[in-house]
Amino acid sequence: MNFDDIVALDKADVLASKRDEFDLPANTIYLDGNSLGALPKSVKSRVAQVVSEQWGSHLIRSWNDHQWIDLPTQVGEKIAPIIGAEKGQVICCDSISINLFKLLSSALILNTGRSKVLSTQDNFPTDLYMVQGLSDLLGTDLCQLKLVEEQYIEQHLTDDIAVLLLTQVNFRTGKLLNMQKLTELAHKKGILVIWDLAHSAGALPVELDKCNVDFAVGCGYKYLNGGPGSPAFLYVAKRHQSAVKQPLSGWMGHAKPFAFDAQYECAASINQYLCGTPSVIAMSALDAALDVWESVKISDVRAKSIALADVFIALVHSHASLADLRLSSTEDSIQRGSQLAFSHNHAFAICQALIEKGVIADFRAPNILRFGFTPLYTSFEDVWNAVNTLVDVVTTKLYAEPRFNLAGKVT
Ligand SMILES: Cc1ncc(COP(=O)(O)O)c(C=O)c1O
Ligand SMILES: Nc1c(O)cccc1C(=O)C[C@H](N)C(=O)O
Repeated sequence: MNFDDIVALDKADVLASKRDEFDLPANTIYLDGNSLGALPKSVKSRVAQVVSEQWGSHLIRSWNDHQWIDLPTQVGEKIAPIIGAEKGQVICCDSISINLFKLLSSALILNTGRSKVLSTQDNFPTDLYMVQGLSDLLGTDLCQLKLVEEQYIEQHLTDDIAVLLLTQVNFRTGKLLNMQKLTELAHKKGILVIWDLAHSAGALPVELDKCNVDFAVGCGYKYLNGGPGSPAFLYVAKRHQSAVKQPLSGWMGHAKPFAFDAQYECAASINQYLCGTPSVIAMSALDAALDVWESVKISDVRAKSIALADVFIALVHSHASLADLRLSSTEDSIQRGSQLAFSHNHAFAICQALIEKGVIADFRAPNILRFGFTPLYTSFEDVWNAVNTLVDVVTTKLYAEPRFNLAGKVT
């Protein structure tokens, strides 16, 4: 592969024009949108308007006049088509961690008589911590965490499990789990399934309705580009909505919040998963960020994501100097999300050296160098330049300079 091939790939890219909708810093190649998405230009103007006009001038009247009160629903409905959900099942609120608490509780209440929550050893820690917290609160008779290695999930789907809690794309390796198959197998054993879409919403086609998923959560700050601390979302399948309950019974989840009744009565819709006042500025930012998706086909996003990662792998393999970088993600693009993980003894220091040279990737303990591909704004030329910088860092042993020491300290 040579530079002409890269130019041809960028020329043929149907998403190429989307890059202009983002405010990307000069002299930077951003390969960390899988952790924090880049800034859409539409967000800058929307946030400025919300702050100065809606809040500054219009003050409290904006709850109605600028529909602040409808933001959780409005943003949820914008996310719904990206994750394969029909209307009335997705709402934007809180963080993944808090939403997991609500959904885990709902699922355990629905599946009374069973207490085990099955998850994977290498799931993102907050998912496991939330089960542990709930278990401490309820006692192990009602909630008990059981962990297995990713490759053994199927054989642990037994009829004493209440809930299967999985992250669709592993945050470290990028391994993509088969949502359709695992959901179906779990249901055969009477297990309810919660999917964490943190690394899949906006990265690849997700079909929650088609896969008959029960519950899901995801965040706004990665591939949806809502900004740091952007609110999360949750999904509850329509078929469960009349039966479910959740314990964070704040007033925004009340059937009539502005009746100010002393007695809680939950909303008869997905709105019952709201708790307190929505963070209007942050949610407005996410709302504006989602407009970028209007004309985008998620199948184009997936095709480009796979192509970017495959080109990255091919270029790494073509440089003998990068032989010590071991691909920890699978080579099989169908089983990967939109990121690649490479292990290297000096992964931390290499990552720091790359960042110094304007290539932003990230490091995950103990020895993983992660590169995320965000097809809306990553070009093939970015990939070419990033690998060349990597070659430069490794061949000049820039990473071995004392300021990048292995204890993780910049000296
Ligand atoms: C799979 C997964 N779940 C959850 C989170 C974080 O959740 P929260 O929104 O509560 O910070 C992350 C990353 O931050 C993640 O990668
Ligand atoms: N959510 C994050 C945050 O609030 C601060 C710093 C990093 C993050 C992350 O997104 C971590 C991320 N889930 C990961 O996969 O590494």
